[in-house]
Amino acid sequence: MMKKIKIAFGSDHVGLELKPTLIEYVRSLGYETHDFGAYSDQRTDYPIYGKKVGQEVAAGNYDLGIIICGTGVGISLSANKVTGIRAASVSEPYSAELSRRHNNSNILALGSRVVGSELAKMIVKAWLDAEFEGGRHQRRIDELTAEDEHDEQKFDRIVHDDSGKYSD
Ligand SMILES: O=C[C@H](O)[C@H](O)[C@H](O)COP(=O)(O)O
Repeated sequence: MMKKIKIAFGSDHVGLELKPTLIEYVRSLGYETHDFGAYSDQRTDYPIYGKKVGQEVAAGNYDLGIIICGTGVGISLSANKVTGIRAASVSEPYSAELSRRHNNSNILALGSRVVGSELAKMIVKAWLDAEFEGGRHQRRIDELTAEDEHDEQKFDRIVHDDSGKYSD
């Protein structure tokens, strides 16, 4: 039997409006989920949940993450501070799909004050169905990783390595 892909969910109080619908939807598609909060609509701070989901995904405890706040911006900023995280804050399916095919995003961030539940489901489906294409895009991911590691030499090495550059 194929191992189920595990998705970590997180939101602040605003994102909570959209989160249960998306969890149910993602489960109906056959994914395993866990909700890292918030669990009540009491006002709270999005970095708590962006950081937590980022850490869980970066540690490999979850394959992917979906995080939600009012705009998707604040919670994505927080997740992106975790080493190894590439969180994409998007509000339509095209960017969601490309964020995986080209940027290998491992977290999707949505704004519950920006998108309705049906559009959010389309965005999530487009994101989950897409696969990283590698090739020339891997080089950019390696540059991002070097930035993430504050490794200037590694960054410059990749930038100046012309062997097979854009040959795909
Ligand atoms: O990027 C930030 C998010 O959109 C938050 O959900 C938002 O700032 C929360 O606002 P408030 O505390 O006014 O509900």
